[in-house]
Amino acid sequence: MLINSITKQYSRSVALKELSFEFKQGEIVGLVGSNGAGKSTLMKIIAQTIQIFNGSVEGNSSVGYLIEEPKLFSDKTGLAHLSYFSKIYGNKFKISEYEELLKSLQLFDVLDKKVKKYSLGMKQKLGIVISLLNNPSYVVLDEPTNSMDIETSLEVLQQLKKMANKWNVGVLISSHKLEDIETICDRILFLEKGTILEEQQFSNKNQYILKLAFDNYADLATFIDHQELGRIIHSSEKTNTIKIETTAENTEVFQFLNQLGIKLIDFTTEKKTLRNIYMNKVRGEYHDI
Ligand SMILES: Nc1ncnc2c1ncn2[C@@H]1O[C@H](COP(=O)(O)OP(=O)(O)OP(=O)(O)O)[C@@H](O)[C@H]1O
Repeated sequence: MLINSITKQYSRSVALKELSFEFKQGEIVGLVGSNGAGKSTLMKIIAQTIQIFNGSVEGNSSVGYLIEEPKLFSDKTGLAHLSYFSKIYGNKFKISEYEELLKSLQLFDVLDKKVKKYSLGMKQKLGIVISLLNNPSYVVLDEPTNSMDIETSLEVLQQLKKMANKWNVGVLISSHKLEDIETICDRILFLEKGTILEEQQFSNKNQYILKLAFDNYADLATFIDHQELGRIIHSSEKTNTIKIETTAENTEVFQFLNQLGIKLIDFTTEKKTLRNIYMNKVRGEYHDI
């Protein structure tokens, strides 16, 4: 799917500004950003529930979605919902196709219960299954786990990832729970004020953010000239410090410093997590050294 220079203006505010990106079937893309960053607006445009905007979206003819609260009928059972929404899509609901998913989400045994007896988390899970009913090529899920406890949301997301791989569905998912997003996403987009501020890819290898403090500027300069440990995020000639993003383990870093004959006066390392990248990017804390 190609999202091509989208701008969305509401009467009082610009929600999206010339935003572009591409995502593929089978890929899981996370969307994070503060309140009002434009996440829901972007998802509604992809799901075609907002149709007036500038720019274009290509390849979004088959999109399932769960945006805001799932629209459910309290007096109908879970199964009645699945049949009803399948019918809307022109299909007959075949429970055998969804049995594995429903069981893994712990919904299978409560399908004959009325939805008013469901917890909020169960309603969200049912909403996720409904979004997948039409065999879509893509689904967009706006905070699908916000009513779930930590354990449930991790379980649900793992199942979603499994289904996305099995059915080759592209998933765009937003959440304020950064740990959730980090667990399942191949790629994460940071949205702020209607534009993509940063894109992060999470590899299977551990990544670290190193902060090194040198005794003098000459040592810092030598290090910068020779280092191939990773990407320099920030360096300061005032404090003789540097921040680097790397996959190198500490022992490797120390070996390298030994080879250069440089001694540090301070060294800290933290694992690169979505939370610290988000804090760094959105709050500008990369520049706190
Ligand atoms: N129907 C609307 N009418 C007018 N302005 C709107 C409307 N929907 C959203 N906005 C504005 O557009 C901007 C983006 O809102 P949006 O809901 O897309 O952000 P969001 O990232 O999903 O936020 P949240 O995390 O709070 O759900 C905000 O400034 C919001 O006030």
